[in-house]
Amino acid sequence: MMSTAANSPGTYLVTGCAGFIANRVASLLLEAGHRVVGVDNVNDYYDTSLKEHRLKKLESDRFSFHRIDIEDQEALAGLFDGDAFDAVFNLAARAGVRYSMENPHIYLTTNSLGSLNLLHQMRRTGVGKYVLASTSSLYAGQPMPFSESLPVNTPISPYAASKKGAEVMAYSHHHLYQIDVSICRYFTVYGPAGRPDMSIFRFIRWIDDGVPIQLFGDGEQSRDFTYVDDIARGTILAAKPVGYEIINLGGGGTPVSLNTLIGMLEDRLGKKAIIEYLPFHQADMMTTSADITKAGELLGWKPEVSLEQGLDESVSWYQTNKPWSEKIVLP
Ligand SMILES: Cc1cn([C@H]2C[C@H](O)[C@@H](COP(=O)(O)OP(=O)(O)O[C@H]3O[C@H](C)C(=O)[C@H](O)[C@H]3O)O2)c(=O)[nH]c1=O
Repeated sequence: MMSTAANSPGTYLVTGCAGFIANRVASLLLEAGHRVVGVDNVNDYYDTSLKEHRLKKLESDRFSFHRIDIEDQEALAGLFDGDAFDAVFNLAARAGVRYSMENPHIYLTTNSLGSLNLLHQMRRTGVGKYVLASTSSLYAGQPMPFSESLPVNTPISPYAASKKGAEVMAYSHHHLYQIDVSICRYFTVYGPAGRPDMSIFRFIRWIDDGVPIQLFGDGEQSRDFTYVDDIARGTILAAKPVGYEIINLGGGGTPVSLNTLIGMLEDRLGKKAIIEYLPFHQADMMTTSADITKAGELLGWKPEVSLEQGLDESVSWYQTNKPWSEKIVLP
């Protein structure tokens, strides 16, 4: 359970609450009766109408929203002075793997420096629990299934490198200031209101519109896709005191290739995909596969939503929200 006494309502800071995963985390915390202070800079990396759509779902008298950038130390100081947080869920991030080659500086400033800013405020105001969103992208070059004990010293994208920075800065704050840290390493997350820079959102749109899918490589790369509600649930479970732990949150089954995924989406949309083959991207991993033993032992967590069910939900969200979401320009 949470870092407060089980079942007693707490106050939680959730960064990136207009984003895909943080929005679900905030939503589940509110459903459980907690108070949530949400921050997001609502940047325009992708269409902000999707972020507004997600934010609307959080409306509640126990939710307050602050349009703040975690790079802004002064704004964060005001926030931490105004509330006593039971824990900080830092899910604000620049998260695109491939775009991080085009604009690496913002990855360092948001993901590494922004994370340090939060740790600094926690230390200053005595907040004891930090949950950080990290990534399976750190396991590049390691043997599968990826376990948390593997060395992750060869990140192949600035994105992964910036998350490594965030992880190790959290470690030093744990060591020096006894901040209790849970690092959640997510494996390719998908679901309703997903990110339009990611494969599943784009493939659904492209198949439905009869537009060619831009496929990097031959489609035989595979992912341990994980449904957003499972991820949000695991992230909240990770808010219990652990000392300092890195925890994989991933599907934990057999990785699914993009070719198989495309077939599953074709079945659901009743349309055939047209495919435009592009070169495999050098910042991409070929396969990801999570060892989720630790999440089971430490948190009692395992994913509950199969890829079949999760894709049903994703396609159903697409169809229901198409009247406004079809205007979202894909980044
Ligand atoms: C968007 C897109 C992707 N792809 C390929 C590239 C990859 O080989 C594969 C999956 O890409 P996607 O962007 O869906 O997910 P990952 O590259 O695994 O990265 C995601 O999962 C990790 C864990 C994070 O930490 C990232 O934040 C998150 O973006 O599809 C295409 O072929 N065409 C496309 O238009």
